[in-house]
Amino acid sequence: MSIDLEVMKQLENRPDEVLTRASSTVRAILERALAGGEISREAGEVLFNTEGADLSAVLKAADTVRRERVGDRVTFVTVRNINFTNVCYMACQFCNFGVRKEAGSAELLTPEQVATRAEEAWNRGGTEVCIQGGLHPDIPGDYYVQLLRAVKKRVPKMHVHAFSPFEIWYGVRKSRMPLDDFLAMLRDEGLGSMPGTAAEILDTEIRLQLTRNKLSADEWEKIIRAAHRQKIPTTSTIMYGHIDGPSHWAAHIDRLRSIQKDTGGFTELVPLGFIHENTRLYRNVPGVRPGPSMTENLKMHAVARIMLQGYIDNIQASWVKLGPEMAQTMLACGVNDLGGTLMNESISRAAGAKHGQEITPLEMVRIIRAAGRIPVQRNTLYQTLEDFTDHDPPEIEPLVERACGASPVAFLTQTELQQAARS
Ligand SMILES: C[S@@+](CC[C@H](N)C(=O)[O-])C[C@H]1O[C@@H](n2cnc3c(N)ncnc32)[C@H](O)[C@@H]1O
Ligand SMILES: Nc1c(NC[C@H](O)[C@H](O)[C@H](O)CO)[nH]c(=O)[nH]c1=O
Ligand SMILES: N[C@@H](Cc1ccc(O)cc1)C(=O)O
Ligand code: SF4
Repeated sequence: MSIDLEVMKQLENRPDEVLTRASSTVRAILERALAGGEISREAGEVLFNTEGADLSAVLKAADTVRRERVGDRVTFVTVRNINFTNVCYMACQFCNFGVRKEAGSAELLTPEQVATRAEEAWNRGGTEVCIQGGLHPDIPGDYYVQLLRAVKKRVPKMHVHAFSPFEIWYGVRKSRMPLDDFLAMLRDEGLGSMPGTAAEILDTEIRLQLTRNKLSADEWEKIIRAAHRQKIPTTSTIMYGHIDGPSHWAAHIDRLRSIQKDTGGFTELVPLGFIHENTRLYRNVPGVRPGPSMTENLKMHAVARIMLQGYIDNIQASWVKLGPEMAQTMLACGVNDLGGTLMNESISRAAGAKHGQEITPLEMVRIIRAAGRIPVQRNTLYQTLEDFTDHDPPEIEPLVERACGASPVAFLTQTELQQAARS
């Protein structure tokens, strides 16, 4: 692993010791954060630019803030991802998932087929389906509502977490309904919450290089605020590690925080590291980074925890982007949630990710325990379903492909983790 040896070693020390080694500027910012104070966008940018002893102090402070805000429990949720179509003409440069409708691999599931997948998920312990797809040119205006109806009819208790703000933008256009009415209709048909994807980087200049057709940053915010107004909670995301940098990250997180101050509708932040391998963005544009470095991953989760404290107190590590081991490492610098078990995964795999498609509940519990924390299964809205302090979830066979290959992975203990980081 390529992380500054000294940075990881410092994490074993007490917070106050680590803080003393930091520069006076960084120390002042972190002392403010540790006292519960709000960190400005400018100060957040300073934290994103740290290295060496300053970086160690940032990571340690994030861990302290995490413990004070949410304690030692680490949550996960049993989810099945359902991508109802891979047909998409929006051609986002970072995405390798969309194909044209004539392609041999083109797929569009009927609402009944989606309901069947949801039912299978329910029967193997799933409490949520995360439904997203491409923006298919031919889907009828009422497709999104038909899909909800079919799922809720078949599995009434399943939480439906579906449709990114971009899909809502498209549904509004197709159905010619006012935004708030469209959202209220989906809510009344059983939409429980929405993924806050399609955010990418909320900066016009960067956005235009990532995608020309996607909704603007202002439109993303407008749809998120409308969803919250209609009592539909959403997650929030940032896709980082391509042509972006500290100033964009700090501004993006600051913007999420402002929205949250007004609406309270975000459940969590999910940083999504850019998967680069098969994308046009990486292959065709000189200077694009091959996804985030390990240091950038650590900083993203840590600074997000510090900047969002008191506003968005759930910081999720996405194992499908980071891989299970790296996601486990993030638990040491601000993270309190490992997201979904997923069961199926297509979008990251299409871009080149090789982390598999499922982490079973038992594997989640082992990863969390090995990091010295308390495993808890939650529902989508962060209510506790089961605390696994003193017992295990039942062992289940993965639906298609286990994370990290064919055999069960032996996850690292806390000590092994620190040793690995140092070697
Ligand atoms: C694939 S889309 C599906 C929903 C809808 N089509 C949209 O764009 O909002 C969901 C999200 O996946 C993420 N994504 C796509 N390609 C990615 C990649 N190569 N690396 C990391 N995240 C990616 C982006 O954040 C995107 O908003
Ligand atoms: N449910 C979670 C997902 N689901 C979405 C897909 O995995 C998707 O392909 C990808 O993340 C697109 O960027 N993703 C997570 O990272 N975490 C989840 O809990
Ligand atoms: N479960 C998270 C993470 C996620 C990330 C990327 C997705 O494409 C979908 C979901 C959310 O709902 O936002
Ligand atoms: S990110 Fe979404 S909108 Fe963009 S190309 Fe991929 S599937 Fe289509």
